[in-house]
Amino acid sequence: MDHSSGAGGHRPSNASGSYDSAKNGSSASPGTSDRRPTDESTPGESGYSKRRRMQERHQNRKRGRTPPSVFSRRDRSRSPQNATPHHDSRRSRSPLPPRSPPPADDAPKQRKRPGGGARMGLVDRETIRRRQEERDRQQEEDAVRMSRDRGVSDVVRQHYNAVPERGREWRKTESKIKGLRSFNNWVKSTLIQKFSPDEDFNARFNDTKDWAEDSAGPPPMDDKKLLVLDLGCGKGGDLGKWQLAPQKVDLYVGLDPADISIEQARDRYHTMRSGRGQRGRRPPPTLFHGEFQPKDCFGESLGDVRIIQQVGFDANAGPGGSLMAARFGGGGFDVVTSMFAIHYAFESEEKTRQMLSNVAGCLKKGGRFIGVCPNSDMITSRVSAFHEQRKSREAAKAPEPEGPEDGEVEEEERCEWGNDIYRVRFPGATPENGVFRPPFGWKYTYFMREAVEEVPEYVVPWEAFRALTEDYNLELQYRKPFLEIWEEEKNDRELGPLSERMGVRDRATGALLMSEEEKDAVSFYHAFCFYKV
Ligand SMILES: C[S@@+](CC[C@H](N)C(=O)[O-])C[C@H]1O[C@@H](n2cnc3c(N)ncnc32)[C@H](O)[C@@H]1O
Repeated sequence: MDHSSGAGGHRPSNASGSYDSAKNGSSASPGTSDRRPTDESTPGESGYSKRRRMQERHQNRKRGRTPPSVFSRRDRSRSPQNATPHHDSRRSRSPLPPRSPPPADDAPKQRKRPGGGARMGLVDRETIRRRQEERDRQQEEDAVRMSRDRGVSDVVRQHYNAVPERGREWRKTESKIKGLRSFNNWVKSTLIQKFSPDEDFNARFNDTKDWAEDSAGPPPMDDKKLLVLDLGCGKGGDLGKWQLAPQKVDLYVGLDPADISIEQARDRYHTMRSGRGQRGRRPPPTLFHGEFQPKDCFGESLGDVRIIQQVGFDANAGPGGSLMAARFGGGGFDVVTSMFAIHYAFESEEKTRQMLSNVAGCLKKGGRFIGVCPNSDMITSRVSAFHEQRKSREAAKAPEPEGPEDGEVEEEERCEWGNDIYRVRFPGATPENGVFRPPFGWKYTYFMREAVEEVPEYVVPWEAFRALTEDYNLELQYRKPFLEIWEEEKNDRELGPLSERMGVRDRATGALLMSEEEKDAVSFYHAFCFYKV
């Protein structure tokens, strides 16, 4: 595997300075979809209707109005191009200072009586020595864990950096998995169409809100645009989908640790902006402002990313955060999205929590966290079926009279499944009942033809994940396996025709344009939407 391009193409990381420099756009590149093969374009999703879709969006939700975000405290009618956020003295960078860490076990304790400390010192020399040993051991463990984690992250980053950008035409015509690519893209578009608009936008569309109390009536539709953050944006494959979001996007921030992918995303953005590569189409008159930066979004806080500070970040989001911060604070983004990426966070509880505190810290109240990832129900049923079959095979086998011969090691069977286009392989033991406890660190490798070379990823045990999200004030609104989304939305007035334009369904026959193998591969995934409450 050639990973040299991963190291060779480094550019200094750059938040692109700021919105100001962003005026004329930022960085972008002709994109490609990354690994879960998708395709950049979402042809011609136009306009915005969809009563049923809208109703589902905010089902049974009666929330108060979303308090203005830090960004929106400024004049939201101004485009970011006109904003000068980092000179805005009205806004602190985050609502509250970060919580101070809990006192370390070995922090100096206050002496109760003069001389008491000295006596303790004499008496507890052995205890001190033991503590020191314990600290040394802990440090060593941390160092081993960190280098192991970094090892996996590097493999993932290098893999994505090395995925070639083959171009849209190739993906649409030559690819052996073009049906799957189109389908994945359609699911992502569907999620964006259904859940990116905010409550006011939906209320206006459905005409369900009583605006009579507001003397000024609803703000003009164009004034309220979305601020979107994409965690694991890859090569920018979703930029076109965001351009077609029902509620217009003001700012799109794309982060990903794969620096080469980020350069390609930036190029793609500039190509869109300039109108090049639009096949005769003119450049979009109102393309949002885009910012792209290499960043590990699960191993590190996003609080040091300048554009995120400018929009607003709550460093206290999560367990133990103050009620005041939860009620009035919060981040400034309307939508945080993470497509085909959160499974990398499930390497450890620490990373999963870091991912969630980044999501919650960036979202304003009422904001949406949308994404797609492998469906653990699917994994659980495959794993438990594997163990059932293994046990019946073993029971059927006649017992060997004299066990294995000297030096002979019985190879343990490992759980794996897949077909010609994808494969999931667990390198280690798996739980017999398919229930992953504790819920972190269940590594498997994933292979996808033309797209992913046996990259390590981690099970996202759904119920454990959902339980954890509650600590971060994220409330589940929607979760659906990919093929169910198709069944539910294929006849939708907008998403149905969109599927034909995207090459997901045959216009003449109405057939889904995927082989059985592709269908099997996409059934591995589900989509979700959480609300920040
Ligand atoms: C399958 S690709 C998906 C790219 C894009 N979201 C899409 O749907 O086309 C997975 C992406 O997750 C990114 N990723 C892996 N670890 C990450 C991390 N710690 N933080 C953010 N992104 C990460 C990879 O670099 C890769 O670009």
